[in-house]
Amino acid sequence: MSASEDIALIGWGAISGQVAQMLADRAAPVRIVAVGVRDASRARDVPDGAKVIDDPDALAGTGATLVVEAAGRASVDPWGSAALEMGADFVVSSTSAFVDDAVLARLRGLAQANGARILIPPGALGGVDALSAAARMGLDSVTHIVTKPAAAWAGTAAEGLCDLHGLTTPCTFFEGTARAAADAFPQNANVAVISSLAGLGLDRTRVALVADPGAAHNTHRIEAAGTFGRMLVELENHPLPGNPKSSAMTALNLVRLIENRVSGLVI
Ligand SMILES: NC(=O)C1=CN([C@@H]2O[C@H](COP(=O)(O)OP(=O)(O)OC[C@H]3O[C@@H](n4cnc5c(N)ncnc54)[C@H](OP(=O)(O)O)[C@@H]3O)[C@@H](O)[C@H]2O)C=CC1
Ligand SMILES: O=C([O-])CC(=O)C(=O)O
Repeated sequence: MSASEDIALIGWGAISGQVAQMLADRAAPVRIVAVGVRDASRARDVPDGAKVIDDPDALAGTGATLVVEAAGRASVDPWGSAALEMGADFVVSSTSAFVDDAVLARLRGLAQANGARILIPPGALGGVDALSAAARMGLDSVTHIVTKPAAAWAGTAAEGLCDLHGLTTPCTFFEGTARAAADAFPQNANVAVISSLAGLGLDRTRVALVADPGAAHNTHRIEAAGTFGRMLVELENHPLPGNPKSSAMTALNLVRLIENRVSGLVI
């Protein structure tokens, strides 16, 4: 356990903003020493004392001991490499990057070589602890259904698969593997990689994606069966005000992870 933690947040959008606000409100013993973005000249209202950087190589000069990504799929490889190479633990939100097995393998190699760790929080999910524990005794099936309001799928490939704006009933526009779901919907289905890595893997976890014109929440329903027994977890998440695609739970799970790093009681 560290008495305090120096954090670099990668991405300065809905999730990072919420995380920074909550850490400040809760007076967590952490400092946000850097914010990593694509274009430093456009970053506004970053936390006091945080350096704005737009080059992963600049991470080394920030002194960050924990690098927390909430930016997007393309950010994971470059920022993750830089973080792990300097021996900082790297927390990944855009887990869709791991549909490419080579990216995960390379980052794992860097983590091992530098005595650092890749940390995958539950993101918008709950029950990942039970799924991961159950997998140790063998799982037979895992199904993950993601249902979001139709508007949350705007600007994604779902637009070509159902009439998002004219829907009157729920439309299941994708059914397939977790790998295919996260690959095609990297802003909305990172969670499919999390339930897969905890459970049956990217090619045996079945995923359905649903646009529901009547929904007010981002809903995640995970059903799993195996030697342990059977589980069913369902969350109805409020979306973040800054991004209807992202559940507030994603930020909450990051705050939990960060606070657990500096607490004598981990829960
Ligand atoms: N694990 C999970 O359960 C979930 C994961 N996510 C992931 O988290 C990501 C962030 O979500 P959210 O905060 O809602 O999104 P936002 O769109 O609100 O914010 C994303 C931020 O990241 C920045 N960004 C994008 N690409 C890069 C990059 N390559 N390098 C540095 N910064 C970058 C954007 O900057 P700009 O565009 O201005 O350059 C923006 O500031 C999502 O894209 C998704 O991948 C989201 C929800 C749940
Ligand atoms: O926030 C959510 O509910 C899930 C999400 O966007 C993702 O997994 O990318």
